[in-house]
Amino acid sequence: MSARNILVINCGSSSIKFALVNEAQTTFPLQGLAERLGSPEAVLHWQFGDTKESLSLPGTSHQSVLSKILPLAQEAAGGHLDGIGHRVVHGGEHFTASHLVDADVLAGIRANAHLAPLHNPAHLVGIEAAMELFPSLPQVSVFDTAFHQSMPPHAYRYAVPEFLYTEHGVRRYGFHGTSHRYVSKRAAEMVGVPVENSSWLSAHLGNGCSTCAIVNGESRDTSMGLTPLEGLAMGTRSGDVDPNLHSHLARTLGWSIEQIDRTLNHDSGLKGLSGLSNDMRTLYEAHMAGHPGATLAFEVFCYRLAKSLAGMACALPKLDGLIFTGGIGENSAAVRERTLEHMKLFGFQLDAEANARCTRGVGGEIQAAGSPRILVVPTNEERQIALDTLALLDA
Ligand SMILES: Nc1ncnc2c1ncn2[C@@H]1O[C@H](COP(=O)(O)OP(=O)(O)O)[C@@H](O)[C@H]1O
Ligand SMILES: CC(=O)OP(=O)(O)O
Ligand SMILES: [Mg+2]
Repeated sequence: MSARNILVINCGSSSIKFALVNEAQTTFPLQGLAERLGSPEAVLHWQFGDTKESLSLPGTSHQSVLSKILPLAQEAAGGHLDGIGHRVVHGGEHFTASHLVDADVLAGIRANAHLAPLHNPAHLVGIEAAMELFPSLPQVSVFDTAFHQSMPPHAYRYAVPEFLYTEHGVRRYGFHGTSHRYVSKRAAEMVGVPVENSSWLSAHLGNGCSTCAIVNGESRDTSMGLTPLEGLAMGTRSGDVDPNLHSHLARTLGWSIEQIDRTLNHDSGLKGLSGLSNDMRTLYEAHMAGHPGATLAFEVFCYRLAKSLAGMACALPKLDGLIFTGGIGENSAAVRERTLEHMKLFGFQLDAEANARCTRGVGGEIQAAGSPRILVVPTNEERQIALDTLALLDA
């Protein structure tokens, strides 16, 4: 059997990220991004081997850009595509693992759309368009929430009246499960411990950021909740605030629910604190150049991250290692260093040279002798989605 090809699609509200994964290759033969969909500035960027191309597609929809992406993928796959894997942010309590797309899966994604209004409706558009364009290809949905369905009730329940959970699904779900699952398996391989008998703290630090406690390959707690707003300070999201902030803003400033949602999701986090940028690279440069807002954003980000990791440690029976991943976790030696300075009681000590070396896709152990393990593990959600898709094709 020749190595199989899976197209991985992450369909957002105004963008589609995609990658072709060949099971025998470590790099992606094709990857790209369609952004600002539906607007006059809509554009499709892709990289095929070493060639980068862009195509302006004013006003184009998800459906019509997918009809461009799918032939590109067919071509890059040498005419032989075996399946399509879709990232789905919210699977609620319905999905504890990845699934072949059928009528039940579509209904389940629709049923959870009120919990992820920016994500799930867009995923449905992507899945339905792909099914229409390629009716004979198997399609799989891989849920961000599925990995966290192993959390115990004391970790996933909010202390609110029971009917809000039983009748309205108000509980903590957690996200980034595909990434936490992938990096914890990789970490176990890297240090040679069996994943079925391992215990990790994991920090996924991208635009969205979350921590996770992973025991024997299962999530036991995570920092995101009902929605991807809970927990850490992120690029543009506030993370935890006093729950009374909503009513306070409504009462004192007369803000609408939409305005409060927008402020906490899109104008807060690193961007809101710094008044400068949501991008950690830009912020770190500005912080080093003495920009007070950038310094504050950097300090809040690292302190809140340390506090969350320390809290997650309550879910672990032992610690095999602390994992950093995502764009910030994989690249910022400064964030790793500052965060660990706030965790003195854990005894973490960095090897400065190893910490500096881990960037741009280079992973490894970065602790000094005598310290608990600290690892940088490049995440690969696309590969994990392709692996799940292949496993379901084999089943
Ligand atoms: N060399 C770097 N140093 C610090 N931060 C970096 C570096 N490279 C990327 N980042 C940060 O990673 C974040 C994006 O992470 P990424 O995982 O790519 O995001 P997404 O969640 O969209 O997949 C941005 O804040 C970016 O500044
Ligand atoms: C769920 C979530 O936060 O996703 P992302 O990091 O892709 O924004
Ligand atoms: Mg990413």
